[in-house]
Amino acid sequence: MISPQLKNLEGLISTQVVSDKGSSLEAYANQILDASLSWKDVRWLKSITNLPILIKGVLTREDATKAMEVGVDGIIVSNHGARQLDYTPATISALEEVVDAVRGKFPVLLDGGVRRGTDVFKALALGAQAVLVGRPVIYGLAVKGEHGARRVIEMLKDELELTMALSGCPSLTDITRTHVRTKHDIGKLQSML
Ligand SMILES: Cc1cc2nc3c(=O)[nH]c(=O)nc-3n(C[C@H](O)[C@H](O)[C@H](O)COP(=O)(O)O)c2cc1C
Repeated sequence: MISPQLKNLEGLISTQVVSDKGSSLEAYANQILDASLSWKDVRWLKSITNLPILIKGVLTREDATKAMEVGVDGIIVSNHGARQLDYTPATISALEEVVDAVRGKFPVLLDGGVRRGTDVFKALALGAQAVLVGRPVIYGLAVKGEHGARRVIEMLKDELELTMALSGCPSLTDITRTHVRTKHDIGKLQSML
């Protein structure tokens, strides 16, 4: 039986699984994920807090519609860093479908694969209100502590500003859907993502 041994989590969580049902990895996943969670839990969550509730991990029109129905305050288009499932869609490719479904009812944010200012620009052009960054900040932190983490954000900001200048956008509100081409523009031009 193979147990995933996560060195960085040693002493924090147990990854030792003994199971006679399926693989050890499956048993581990079942142990850390609650499969009973469903959309109705969002309603319960809303009943116990006045804080805004954003649903993370939405990649399709169907889930965006469900999120609207249960009354969330926003959506984060995310594939959780593509660390769970091979061939999960790139979030930048899923963004437009979700933005179209939401029709401006609440903010749509995006994370996953944001590495350059141009990535931020593309997401904003396709209708994201903002992007979130995971690993790049952690890499900066690992290399140079707080300064490294700050530097990564500065680099993204500088690159975004340069992209805006080169695209004729003096402000964020000048970044529009016309600045990128996607498969939705087939017939006009090839995708440029
Ligand atoms: C080490 C690691 C652990 C993560 N754990 C979780 C998690 O428990 N739940 C979750 O929703 N996302 C998790 N994520 C995904 C991040 O929250 C975020 O969606 C992702 O890192 C964004 O993509 P990026 O790293 O390409 O910027 C994790 C990411 C990393 C790198």
